[in-house]
Amino acid sequence: MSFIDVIKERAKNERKKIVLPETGDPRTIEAADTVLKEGIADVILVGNKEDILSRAEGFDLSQATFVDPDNCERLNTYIESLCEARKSKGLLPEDAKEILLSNPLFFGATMVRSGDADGMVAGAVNSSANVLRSALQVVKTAPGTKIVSAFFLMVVPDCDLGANGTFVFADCGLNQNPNSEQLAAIAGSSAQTFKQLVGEEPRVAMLSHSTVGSAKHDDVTKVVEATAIAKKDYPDTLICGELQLDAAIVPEVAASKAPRSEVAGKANVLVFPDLDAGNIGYKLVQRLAKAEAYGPVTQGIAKPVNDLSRGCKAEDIVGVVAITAVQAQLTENN
Ligand SMILES: CC(C)(COP(=O)(O)OP(=O)(O)OC[C@H]1O[C@@H](n2cnc3c(N)ncnc32)[C@H](O)[C@@H]1OP(=O)(O)O)[C@@H](O)C(=O)NCCC(=O)NCCS
Ligand SMILES: CC(=O)OP(=O)(O)O
Repeated sequence: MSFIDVIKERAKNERKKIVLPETGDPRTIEAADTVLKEGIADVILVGNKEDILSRAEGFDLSQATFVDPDNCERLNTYIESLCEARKSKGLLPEDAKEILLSNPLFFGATMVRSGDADGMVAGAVNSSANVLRSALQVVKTAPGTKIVSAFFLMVVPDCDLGANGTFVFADCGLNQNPNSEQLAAIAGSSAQTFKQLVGEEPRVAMLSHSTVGSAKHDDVTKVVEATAIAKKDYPDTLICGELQLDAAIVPEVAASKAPRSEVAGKANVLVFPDLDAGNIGYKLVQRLAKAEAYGPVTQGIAKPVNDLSRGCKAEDIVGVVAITAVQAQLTENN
């Protein structure tokens, strides 16, 4: 069974309610139809039911729940919940109402915060910054989280590297220029994510343009320091750095560049030094190696709110919904 089929089966075991706020987008409507048909999750669609159904010809949304912000009996509860989330910013109820009625991302995120939905998926239309802002401002970080970050689950076809072609890549979506402490925390979260979603032992490579001292630069020093912090903070996790990408995943290259490393040549979690590298790197693998790319999935939010690339297909949305549902199960059972 493929990685995503396993995730879908896990999602089906304990159905979660996932809110999709971008109901003007045809890919979202197609994905909702598939999620319901396959029984992956219950779906909440934000918007006017008649409007949505008028754009859903050929799809079966009879099992979806429709929630129209303009006609919502829970609006006062959501206003209270949003004011509570933004109380340090002094958000007033009339401003909260205006946000909820005009911004479906904040409406959906507030449903998650209030417990009326178990998770949210958006980003087929909205920019990542806007989706992530709704998650960070409304749902907020999970207790004990040092930094929220965003990973991709990459499934590379015909590939025996990583976990038979499956990798976690991070951070590909959120932190633009993490410092060494933040990079170490991203490594720790990504290792935990890999274990929870892929079910195998994570082997984390801290990526760089240098392998164990082959180049000198402040950018290399950042990764060296991050590796030292990560090893100290996560002593039970296999972490190695700094490594170039080939030394991280190709055994023959690892044998010459980093022969003493337990991770080199076998890495399945790739931590990129900054968002330029991470975002460009995942898109290269997705577009040139034709890999499935699910994400950006957040790690460290109190309840799952996940992003998409605006270039996504309906099947990518289905995959991220399934991952979100599994994250919701894990959050509830923790
Ligand atoms: C996500 C992003 C919008 C957050 O920016 P920001 O300016 O910090 O946003 P906000 O000020 O609204 O932050 C919201 C809250 O989250 C907190 N926060 C921001 N980043 C955080 C992180 N990585 N971890 C935990 N908390 C974070 C902020 O401190 C703030 O807290 P507060 O509301 O209690 O004050 C910004 O990091 C970004 O644009 N990232 C790149 C997104 C992108 O374009 N990706 C490429 C395509 S995928
Ligand atoms: C993840 C990502 O790069 O998102 P977008 O393509 O929407 O900017």
